[in-house]
Formats: sequence, structure tokens, C-alpha cells
Amino acid sequence: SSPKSILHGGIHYPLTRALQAERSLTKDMLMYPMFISDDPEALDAISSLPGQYRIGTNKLVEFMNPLIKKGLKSVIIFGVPLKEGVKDKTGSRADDPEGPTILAVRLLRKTFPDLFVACDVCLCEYTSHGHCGILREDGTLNNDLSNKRLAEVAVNYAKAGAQCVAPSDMMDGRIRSIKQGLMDSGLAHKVMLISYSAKFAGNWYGPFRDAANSAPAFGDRRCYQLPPNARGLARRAIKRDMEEGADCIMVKPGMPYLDIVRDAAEIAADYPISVYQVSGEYSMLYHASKAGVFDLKSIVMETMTDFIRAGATLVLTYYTPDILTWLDEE
Ligand SMILES: NCC[C@H](CC(=O)O)[C@@H](CN)CCC(=O)O
Ligand SMILES: [Zn+2]
Repeated sequence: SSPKSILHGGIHYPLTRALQAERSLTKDMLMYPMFISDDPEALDAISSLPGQYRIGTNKLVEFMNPLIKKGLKSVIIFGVPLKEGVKDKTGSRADDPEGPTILAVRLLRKTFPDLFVACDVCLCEYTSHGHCGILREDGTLNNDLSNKRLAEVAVNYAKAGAQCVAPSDMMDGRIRSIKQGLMDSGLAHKVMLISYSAKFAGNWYGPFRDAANSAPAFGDRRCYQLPPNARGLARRAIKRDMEEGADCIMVKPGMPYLDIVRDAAEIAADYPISVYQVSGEYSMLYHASKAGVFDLKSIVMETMTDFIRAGATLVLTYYTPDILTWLDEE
């Protein structure tokens, strides 16, 4: 065979294999999604997301301490109101100053000054109909009213101390609305705006909707989350969000959409690229490893390599607490 047909010489030893990596996973690259309950005393195990909890604000510091010790650098907060009567047609309690999200932001910023605190921005946990935006009488989205509301919510989270807001709603133009809201409030210079730019409708979010009590009461999210077959729309949404002022571009779900992560890394080459390993991916890996398909640590660390190879620089994953330990074992 010709000299160039010999590839094995470059990967025979662990060091030479390590040299093949363009980047390696560090703790800075991990953002931990957390569910904050409106019951301050809650520490509820989430059956659909084994190992994850809905945490009340009175239990949050105790829950966080070991994670901070392990080197946790950032979290993204999802408020989960379970009390009766909180949800309404416009999600008016999303930025309730006594609601779980704002209370958690204040507590985390006060207790852990070095922790980077992001907030997911959406209405679905706070709307009676469970959709991510405000609806018209005919049941379709009122995009402009939704953007106005989402910008108010994002600004209020920022005012409470969030250093990052990440709108997962998928309304058209919400990045511009939120960026403008941050600028008008004199906060745009110190709040990172992560856009869930390429977020796909489909079957991967079930465990989250169970955990966050945020499933749509009717219909689905196919009129505002991208269709799985829409590579072109994803590329257009990424370019649009860059234009509207996003500081970081996210793709979601993760493993099934690595081609879109690669697209994002090429289109938004000068931006950090984020990927969300969503609840369905998390639970699938968990149960498959329980069933003996593979070793959990090995498979999770391999998916992290996959995200990085595809171009991601920030990974949102419920495996963050485990990965912090596994990185120290390497
Ligand atoms: N705002 C939408 C929430 C959305 C799930 C859904 O579409 O219901 C994601 C949260 N940003 C789900 C995340 C996950 O499944 O882990
Ligand atoms: Zn939503």
C-alpha cells in the first residue's frame, strides 16, 4: 500500500489520539439546567429524569454546595410553578418577583458570586394553554404580543441579576425584542443573550414537559418550533438571530441534530455555539445504560466529544454534575 494509506501510525498511542482533538471538554463549557419549584421546601425527584430534581429555594443552596465544590461554572434556571391558579393566558406570573425563577436568581447571585446564572425565557410554564407564546382568539400565536411579553420577562430576570437570558420560545423576532428591551433598560452590556435559534419540534422533550409541567394543553409546537426536515429554515433562523443581536447561537436537541450544530458553527463562525442535550436524550442514555447497552460514563463522555467535534463550545446537559466528577477522574 502507499505511504498515505497508513493512518494507524497517527493513532496508535493515547497521546497521538489526544492530538487529533481540535478542542477538549472543560468545566467552563458545561451549563446545568435546573428546575426550581414554587414550593420552597421541595426536593422532588423527577421520575422521567432520573437523578434530577425540582428544587425549592430553601433547599437550593444545600443542593448547589457540592456542585460548586466540583467546579460547576454555570446554570440555566427553569421556574416550575405547581401551585394552583398561577397559570393564565398571558403567562403574567413568569416574572413574578416572588416567583421561583426570580427568587432563585437573587439567591444564587447572592450566595455564589462566581456562578454564571442564566434564565430560560419562555411562557409555556406559566400559560394556562401551555404554549410558548400568547394566543389569538383563533388559537394561533400572537407573535408581536408574545415578543413584547417575552422581552418584559427577560428584562425582569436581568434586573433580578441574571447574567444571561435564553429565550426558548421560538417566536419570530424575539431576539430583537429582548435585545432592545435590554438596551432600553441599560442592561445590554452585562447580559448575554443566548438564542435557541435552531430548535426543532419532535419527540425529544417529553421528560422535560413532565418535569416542568409545561406540555401544551392542546395541539403541539409545530407551528413555531422547526420541522425536523428543515435544514434551510434552521440556517435562515441562525442568520436572522445573528442579525437581531444574539451573543450565542444554540441548536436543540443535540445528538439527533449534529449536522445543524455544524451548520451553526460554520454560519456563526465568530460566535460561541451552544447545544442542548435535551431531556429525551438524557433519559434515553440513562435507561439504555441501565439495560446494559453501554456504560453510562463512556457513552455520555462520547456524546460530549460529538458535540465538540460538531462545533459546540457550550453544552447544556443534565449530566453536568456527573461530568464534573468524571472530568476530575481523567
Ligand atoms: N420552552 C420550550 C421548552 C422546551 C421543551 C418544549 O418544547 O416543551 C425545552 C426547554 N427549553 C425542553 C428541554 C428538554 O427537553 O430538556
Ligand atoms: Zn416554551
